[in-house]
Amino acid sequence: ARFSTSLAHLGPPMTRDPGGRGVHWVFLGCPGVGKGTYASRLSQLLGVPHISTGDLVREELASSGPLAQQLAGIVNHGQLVSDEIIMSLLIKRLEHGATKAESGSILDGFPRTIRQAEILEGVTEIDLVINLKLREDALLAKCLGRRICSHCGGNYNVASVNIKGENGRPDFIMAPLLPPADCASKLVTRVDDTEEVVKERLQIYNEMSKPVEEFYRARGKLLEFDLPGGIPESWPKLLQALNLVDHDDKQSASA
Ligand SMILES: Nc1ncnc2c1ncn2[C@@H]1O[C@H](COP(=O)(O)OP(=O)(O)O)[C@@H](O)[C@H]1O
Repeated sequence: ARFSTSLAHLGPPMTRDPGGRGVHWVFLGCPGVGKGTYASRLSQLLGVPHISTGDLVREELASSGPLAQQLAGIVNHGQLVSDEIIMSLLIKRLEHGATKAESGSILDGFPRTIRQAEILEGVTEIDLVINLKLREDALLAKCLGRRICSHCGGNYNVASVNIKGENGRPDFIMAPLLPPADCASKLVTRVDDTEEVVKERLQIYNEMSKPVEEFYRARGKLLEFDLPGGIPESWPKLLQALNLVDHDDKQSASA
């Protein structure tokens, strides 16, 4: 109830979004599945903000504000930040968006607990929840291969996944997403992308966030999407599954 009150001044979804065009979507999925990549592409395509609570947490960490030290100990060990802190970061971000008359949103990394899902349900009508899925052996490789350009913030992945098919399963291939030459010498790895911490994050996902899938399944809002491979294979199929016309030309789909 406390959170509903703090969001009340933003108005109900219809008044924030008079044209009714902005989607209210959520991306769920394990660490390393590519939520950020697909949420960011869709937000550009649909003209709605991509709001990643992981990014909000990392910005807070980098700002060395009052929360930074407390957050570092939690995030660097792969634990979840408290619902209270996440809600305060999210509310701050939504208030900032309201001043710019943003409409709709694609949430990435939120909600991650049933309690967060309940709070969200109290303040916004979510239209659709996309549950991205990838086999576990590929998830670990993708997390370990993740790199960020320390200069421009671009996200890349140096992992080349090539898993031999077994028992009639086809080979599973995901090409790396390599940085342009300018970024190549400036790549950094997130401190929570070590093997030990990624395994911990996967376990916490299964324990705390998997139930959120069921929460939305029960409400008829969950779209399951099995990633068939890397971006060139997956992006056009995701657009199809979402009934979105492929506005992007082939070149940008495989970029
Ligand atoms: N909704 C949330 N609730 C609690 N903690 C969160 C939430 N979103 C992000 N975090 C914190 O930020 C970290 C990084 O989040 P994110 O970038 O979404 O990671 P991932 O790549 O594992 O999906 C998480 O491990 C967690 O500590």
